[in-house]
Amino acid sequence: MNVPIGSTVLGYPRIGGRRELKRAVERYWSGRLDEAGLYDVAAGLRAQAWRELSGLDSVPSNTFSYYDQVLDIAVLFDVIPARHRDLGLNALDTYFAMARGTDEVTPLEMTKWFDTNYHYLVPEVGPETRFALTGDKPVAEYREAASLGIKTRPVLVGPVTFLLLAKPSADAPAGFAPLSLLDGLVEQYAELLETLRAAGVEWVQLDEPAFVADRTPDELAALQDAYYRLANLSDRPNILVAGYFGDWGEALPVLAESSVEAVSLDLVAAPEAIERVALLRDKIVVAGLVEGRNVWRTDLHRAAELGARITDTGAALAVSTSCSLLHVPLDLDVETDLAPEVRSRLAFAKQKVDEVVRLGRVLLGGESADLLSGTAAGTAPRDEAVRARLAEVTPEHRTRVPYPDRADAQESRLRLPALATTTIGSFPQTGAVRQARADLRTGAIDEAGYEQRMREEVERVIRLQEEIGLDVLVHGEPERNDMVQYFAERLDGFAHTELGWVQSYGSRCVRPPILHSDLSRPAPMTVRWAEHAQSLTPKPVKGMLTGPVTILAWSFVRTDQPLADTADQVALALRDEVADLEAAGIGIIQVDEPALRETLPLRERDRKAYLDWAVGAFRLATGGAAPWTQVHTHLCYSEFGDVIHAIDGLDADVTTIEAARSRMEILADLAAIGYARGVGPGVYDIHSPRVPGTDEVAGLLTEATKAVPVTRLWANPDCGLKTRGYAEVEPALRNLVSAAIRVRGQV
Ligand SMILES: Nc1nc2c(c(=O)[nH]1)N[C@@H](CNc1ccc(C(=O)N[C@@H](CCC(=O)N[C@@H](CCC(=O)N[C@@H](CCC(=O)O)C(=O)O)C(=O)O)C(=O)O)cc1)CN2
Ligand code: MET
Ligand SMILES: [Zn+2]
Repeated sequence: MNVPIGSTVLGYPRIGGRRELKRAVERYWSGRLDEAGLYDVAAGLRAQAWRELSGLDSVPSNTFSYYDQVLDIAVLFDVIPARHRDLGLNALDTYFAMARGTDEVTPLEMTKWFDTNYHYLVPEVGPETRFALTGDKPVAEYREAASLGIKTRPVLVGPVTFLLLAKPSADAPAGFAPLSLLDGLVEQYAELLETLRAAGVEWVQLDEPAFVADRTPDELAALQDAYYRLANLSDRPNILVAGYFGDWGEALPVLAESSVEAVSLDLVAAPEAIERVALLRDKIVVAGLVEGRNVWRTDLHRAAELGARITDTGAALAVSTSCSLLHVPLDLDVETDLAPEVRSRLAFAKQKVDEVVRLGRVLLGGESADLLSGTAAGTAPRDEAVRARLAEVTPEHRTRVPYPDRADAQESRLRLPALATTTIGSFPQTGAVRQARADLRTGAIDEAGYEQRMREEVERVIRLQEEIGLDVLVHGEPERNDMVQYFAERLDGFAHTELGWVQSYGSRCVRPPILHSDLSRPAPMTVRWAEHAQSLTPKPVKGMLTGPVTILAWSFVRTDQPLADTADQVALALRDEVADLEAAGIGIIQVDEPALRETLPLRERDRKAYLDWAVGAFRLATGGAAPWTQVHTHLCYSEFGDVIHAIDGLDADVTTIEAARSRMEILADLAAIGYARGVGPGVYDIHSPRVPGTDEVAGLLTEATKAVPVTRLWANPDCGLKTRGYAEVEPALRNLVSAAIRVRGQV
């Protein structure tokens, strides 16, 4: 352990300041750029990133990815499902086939990376899987950086986390556990470490974030085993094991007893980790002092104090971010529209690198603490009216009349058929719609012209739904750039970026708004769209709102007060919107909470408190609705088991939920806990371009009628249609309506 780490970051954005990677990859997919052209763009982005990081003592590499870093590991070790391998494509196209599927084959499943809004691809493994180091990406990128004169530290998802994130392949026997393959995988990681060492690598970083969640004794034993073996290799680089998004818990003593040279601690998510730092006294402690997943400037004096406490235990200190900077925008300096008092509180990836460098110079280089001055995070201004209103909130505000009474009132008002058909809200965001928004930004059209185009689009979508024969219509959300950003742009307390893009998955990015102070709604946000849509049709049109939990989950949020309080502020703004929609004659209002499951704390012990405030905020948003207003909610991204009681607790009249891929299992789960209100299990998987046939949808609906009485059952897609094209959506919705009519006739 003769080589220190010094100052570093655990990872860095890779899409480029103007989403160059997105554009290049999408051009490659559409045949407008060849492989060599794509490679050039990628190499340029990597070189740029290394230059931006070159002030650090230890510069990470292999943090670049054409799509996803978990997929990269799968391909590196040849974990390629037969259906993708058998396409006979070249390496790059096989990689993209795994990521996106092709006309013939389905992609790997995609799911959330821990509690973030980043998505990774889920590797598929089975008893037949043979790991083989067939790729050389980490070695090649190390050499590429070296040729630019920059010595780097390759970063890889570690073997145990890789297997814990993998799922058994479709033909694996029941009960097969991916972790049973650890031996073979560790052998290949060992070979990789030796290859890296031979190439001159001094440090590697192996990410094991799976261990900041609750783990079984067997899983902890697997961690111990893997790092015992890797650390005992005779000729290898030094190993940094990185964990982030929380505390290592029981994994910390395991890592402490291993012979790895360095361990990272996320001291932002888990400041209490400092209490156990003495366990690591014979290692380098890579202290995550600068927050990697939020946008606030670091209080560098406080960070320096924490750093000093680590040095006091005798451990060797390195200074770092709490996690990869993948989750924040690249550069604050390119933003021109931020209010100075907000800007002065912010730091994006580049600025965070600078914070780490300065902390390193003071804590490790012995320079004067003057370097840290003028960097306090600043505080949020208060809006006393908002606070006073929140102080008056009572449990009654979160409680509607009992469901049976509401159900009667809604039935006499809405007169819907059994097995009513509806959609989740968005219709395809066509090129023309996005172009109109771009034209508005550049001034090519004015506000009135834009408004007119959107009203025409709403009318088109309403006519289409009428013609298809859906029962409850939507306006289609054409005016929304994003279901969270749209609302944030209409609420006081949020700031917005022009280029603050963050990768969500593959080439898809989001620009999370920044919630910097108390929040209020200066004017109605959605009412005129709902009103316009309803004026066009006698059928009921659903109003469409995004719920408080999701608005916070997909924004950067203030950290100076409990999230529960911030959520209630959002809820009050939405409550007013619900009232305004009702006053405009809207009889059904949907409040989407797709992120309810996503932000579930990684550790069981924190979950109840989270679910309590999350459910409470939703109920505050919707609790003012009249009994005869039907409140819907929508949840997606599967794995609802952990939050099933919370779903019931939302007390929505109708819950539409992703289910097409899990064959309706969610219905039995809901029935088992006594959920007795309306439910719409998704019967059309909108994540795939496939058009489901009438028989298939009717089959799913018939299955659903076994768990839920047909009067409480709805027929709808899994999620919004914004990412799909009309060529698929139209026939799919027609089949959905035919199937519902058929099943109505059979029960
Ligand atoms: N915030 C958020 N998180 C979410 C989801 C979500 O819907 N929102 N859904 C889940 C899946 N994640 C997703 C994340 C992004 C996208 C997505 O499609 N993003 C778009 C950008 C969406 C957007 O902001 N659109 C803007 C800006 C569009 C744009 O790029 N405009 C062009 C010009 C117009 C054009 O040619 O398209 C430009 O600026 O250069 C708009 O419509 O106004 C993309 O990467 O392409 C989809 C799903 C989970 N997390
Ligand atoms: C990710 S959930 C999406 C819900 C939203 N109403 C839509 O249809 O797009
Ligand atoms: Zn959804």
